[in-house]
Amino acid sequence: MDTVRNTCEIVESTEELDFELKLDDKAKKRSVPKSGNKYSIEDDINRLFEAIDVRTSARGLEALRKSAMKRPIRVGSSQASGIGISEPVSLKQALRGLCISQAAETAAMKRLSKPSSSSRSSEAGTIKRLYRAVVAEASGSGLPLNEGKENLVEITLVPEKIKSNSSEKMPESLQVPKTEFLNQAAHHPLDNAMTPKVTMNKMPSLDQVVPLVTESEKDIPKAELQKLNSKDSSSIAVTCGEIQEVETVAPSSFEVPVETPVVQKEKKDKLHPGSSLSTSSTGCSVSKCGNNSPRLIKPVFRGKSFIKKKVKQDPTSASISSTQCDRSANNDLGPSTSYLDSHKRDCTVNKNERKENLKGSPASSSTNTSIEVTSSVAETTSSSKVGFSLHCGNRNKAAVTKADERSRSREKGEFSQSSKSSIGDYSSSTSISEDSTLSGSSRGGYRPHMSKDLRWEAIRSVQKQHGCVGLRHFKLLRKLGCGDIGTVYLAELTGANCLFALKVMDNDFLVGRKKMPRAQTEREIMQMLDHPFLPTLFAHFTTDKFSGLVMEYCPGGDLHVLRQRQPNRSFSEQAARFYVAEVLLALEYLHMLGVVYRDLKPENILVREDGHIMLTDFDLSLRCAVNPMLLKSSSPVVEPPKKASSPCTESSCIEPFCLHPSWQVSCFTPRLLSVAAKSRKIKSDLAAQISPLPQIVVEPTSARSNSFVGTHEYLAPEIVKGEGHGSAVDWWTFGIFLFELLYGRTPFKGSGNEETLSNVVSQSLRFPVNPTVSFHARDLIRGLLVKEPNNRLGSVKGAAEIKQHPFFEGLNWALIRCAVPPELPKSYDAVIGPPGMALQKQGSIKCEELQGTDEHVEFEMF
Ligand SMILES: Nc1ncnc2c1ncn2[C@@H]1O[C@H](COP(=O)(O)OP(=O)(O)OP(=O)(O)O)[C@@H](O)[C@H]1O
Repeated sequence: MDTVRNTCEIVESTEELDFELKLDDKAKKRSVPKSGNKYSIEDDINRLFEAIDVRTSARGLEALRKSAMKRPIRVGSSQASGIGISEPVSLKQALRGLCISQAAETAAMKRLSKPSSSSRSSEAGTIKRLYRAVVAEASGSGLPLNEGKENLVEITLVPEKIKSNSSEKMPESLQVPKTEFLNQAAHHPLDNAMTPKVTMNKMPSLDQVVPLVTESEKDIPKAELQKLNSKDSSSIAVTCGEIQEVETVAPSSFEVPVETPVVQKEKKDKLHPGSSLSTSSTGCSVSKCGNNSPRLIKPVFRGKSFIKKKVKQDPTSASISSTQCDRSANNDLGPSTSYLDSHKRDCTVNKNERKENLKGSPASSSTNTSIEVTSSVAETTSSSKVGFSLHCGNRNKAAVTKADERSRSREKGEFSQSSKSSIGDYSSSTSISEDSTLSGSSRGGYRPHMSKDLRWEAIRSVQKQHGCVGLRHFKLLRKLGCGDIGTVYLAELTGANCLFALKVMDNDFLVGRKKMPRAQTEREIMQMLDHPFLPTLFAHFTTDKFSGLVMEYCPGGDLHVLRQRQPNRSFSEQAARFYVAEVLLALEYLHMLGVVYRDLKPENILVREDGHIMLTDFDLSLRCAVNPMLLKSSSPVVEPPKKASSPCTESSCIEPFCLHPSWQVSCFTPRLLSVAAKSRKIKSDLAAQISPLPQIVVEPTSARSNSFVGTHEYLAPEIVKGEGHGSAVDWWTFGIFLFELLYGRTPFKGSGNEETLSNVVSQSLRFPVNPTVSFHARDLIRGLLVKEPNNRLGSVKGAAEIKQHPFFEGLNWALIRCAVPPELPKSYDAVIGPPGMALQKQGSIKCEELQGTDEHVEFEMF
């Protein structure tokens, strides 16, 4: 998504790793010994308090416990007219209001139920049991469910059982009339998804953890493996997400690594197939360097590398890759490196072309460009000798100087000052164990929200037919774009009439540039994802020469381009609210998975065919441990009953468009209530306000990294200062993002990167006079762009805090995917077609040169 990429190399700190280890220890200490399979509710609750951080006194705990056991569930936020429930409602409705989604729980589970971490499993189980207990109590109590924002049990994510993936639900048009949605809503799969029974049944229980690939491999006879190998020797290791659904997939359809030294090594290391290439480099660079500060190594001008015939591999870090590459003479499906190199130059030109195309618009200069920062112990020494200076002129000078060292080095040879640049590192691979990688892989195919998608069927059928999915199964239609680590093509699965975005990466290039860990991070994260606003990874493969990610294709371009097509090059407040809300849900989900995104910018947000968004690009993300925390509201606020300014403000919005029976009940039924019912309701309302239910936060608030990662105009001050950062950086970037959508520019942009960084650290936030933006929007931005991360909105409770800001008042978070997205401008020439299906107008795309066959595949790289 970036037009110009820039690279420089710094050493990744091991702080993240240390943190991970500490957390593991902590988690172990907190782990609850198993005492049998049956638990009473009280036991569960007790175990919960033993197992989870509870920020409350012992007395408070008791109150909480009682509250959880006896109190009716209070639902919704009083701020959000669409969510609160003030009248007796069904349990189903209550759960809707609670916004406890399967996806949220699954996200937590995914992080918590690693086979290697019994303590985490124990925590997750305890939370689940608590949830069940609370639900059971609530449903059994017969008490009305009340509203009040202080008594949420809040894991706010989108239910994963939703079948109404945007691409499935709204293929026809972006502008389906409301009434149609209302009709749909009546039978919306969400209805089922949100019923407690289904929700819990669909939760992958901890003892039903899907077998790991390595496990399943054990069950496959060696002869079968060899047979599969001989079927397609070009595909060394291909893994489709569904493979891990071992029970349901016939052995012949398994994507299994062939018995090469590479794979053996992978198995030994319990790495997922496909990760082999990165194992070596990760293995070296991820080793504990004992260096906790980011240091500039040396700037690398990518252009230089383009003229190299072949990238020399690092002998210390690429032994595995070397093994694979040796085999490439026989198995090479792709063009020679020199061929690719020439195309890499082409692509660089293309990137610049794109930038040129955008010139002439004020926003054009803000095209964001990623900077890569890789880590290497060997290079640290030389780089640390480089001296820099920066004119900051304040107490932050030193910090900014540090950052600007990197900036300047990048500016020298890597990118123009006007570009917004991302800075990458190896951090992701430092903070997660191989075991957890396997855990993520093992669940790669469990994607309920996409499970009925035709593309899965198509991929599965190729698998069945050929034993694996590889490059040769795709017809490359056109290039969608070049990134720092690979080139993305629009590709059609041969004979399937299904479109995918196929990211192809040159292994030699990745190894030579020490970008393999980034590629690995991206793949590992994508394997975990199952969310409507995040891309689905259908398959990935690794040949001797190339690695590939078979992703969901997103035809609508990115938000950066879309913004420039808007009048005044900025979005209306309503449109901005929609986009940032969807991004917020995606970030929330990522955080629950223990992923700090770190590279939020409009360029990384693609627009789907139905107008909803897809957040992409995870190679700069940080993976870390995340511990669910049970928070007790420190000071229960007893709010006077709100006066409804309109009938809707106190309603429980459990349907997409608010106009539903419960709204009417909410507004008019009280008159019909009996005196007893009224007094019962008042009592329960009051009690709920006095001793609110706990709030569960699954936010990696303790994650730390010292890496210099991000995009200049989006960098958080703590990153610029090199003080170490955590998940709060995503909330900073979220603020910049909202600012840019509304004002058409970022708030701290200077004439160059140095000035930008200096502004980020020291300049106070100022809002342009034009366009006019509401107080709430500005207030939210102000809360997010707090320089001190600990005081930043979202730093404590993550997305849950942000969602409650008045800017989002009235927004139905649970059903935003069913809302009508902002209208795309008429001139917006995104290629729209039915979800995942080949385009009708394909004939007009001149991509003959990209076609691949078994014998020869030609395509452009970088
Ligand atoms: N799933 C997708 N559907 C449609 N287009 C995509 C998809 N993924 C990527 N693209 C396009 O391909 C381009 C390159 O994407 P890619 O992720 O490789 O690079 P990037 O976003 O620039 O980030 P990085 O350099 O950090 O990898 C993007 O700019 C985007 O326009």
